[in-house]
Amino acid sequence: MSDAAQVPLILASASPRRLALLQQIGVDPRHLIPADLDETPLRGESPRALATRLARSKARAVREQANGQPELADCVVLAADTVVAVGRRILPKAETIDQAEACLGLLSGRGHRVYTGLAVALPGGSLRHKIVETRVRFKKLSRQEGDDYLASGEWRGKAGGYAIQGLAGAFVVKLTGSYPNVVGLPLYETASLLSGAGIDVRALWRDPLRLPA
Ligand SMILES: Cc1cn([C@H]2C[C@H](O)[C@@H](COP(=O)(O)OP(=O)(O)OP(=O)(O)O)O2)c(=O)[nH]c1=O
Repeated sequence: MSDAAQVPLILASASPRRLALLQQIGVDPRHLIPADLDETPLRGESPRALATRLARSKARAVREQANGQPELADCVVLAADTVVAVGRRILPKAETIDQAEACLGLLSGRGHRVYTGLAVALPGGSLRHKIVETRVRFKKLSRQEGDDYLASGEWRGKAGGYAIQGLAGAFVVKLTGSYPNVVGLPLYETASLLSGAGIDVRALWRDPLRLPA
């Protein structure tokens, strides 16, 4: 949405999907500053704990960067991290076809969980977070379906080696919870976290700039 009202918000993300989801609810962040972190899970870390820790670390890293720059210091920082898990097993963000193939093998015909950690860092330094869980079940994939999906390349850079917003949508038998949470940003929970940080999302909808002439 190109006419979303710009708000004093930094989206700490390089993900075009997160930006599009935020804009979908009428929020256009003033700045995009990705946080580049090591996303390796700690030994024994649960998927929920990992998504929470990484979202908080991304928000904190960008907050520290913003504090040193007068034009950014007043902005709220929003960060997110999405993790896909089969039980306690954390699936990688697939970067190679072998990783993607292994992910598809684990997901085929089974249920899995997608966790997105959200974190907001306020100009004063306080940090708040939420963790959102969605349950997804894939159909049992034939070898041909798996090969065709791998050939599409859509798995690259995606947690769990798939993108529900693309071809893999055809694999989803059941989804319980938030769909945008799987894509990378749960919208209801983002709006409520932002509202707690003083950014009233629905008030942005009433911005006169958005009314038809
Ligand atoms: C499961 C799933 C994940 N994904 C994406 C969302 C995230 O971009 C990515 C998980 O990696 P993340 O580390 O959460 O995000 P990112 O590195 O892409 O972006 P940034 O840290 O800068 O915000 O997987 C989809 O797009 N669709 C899906 O169905």
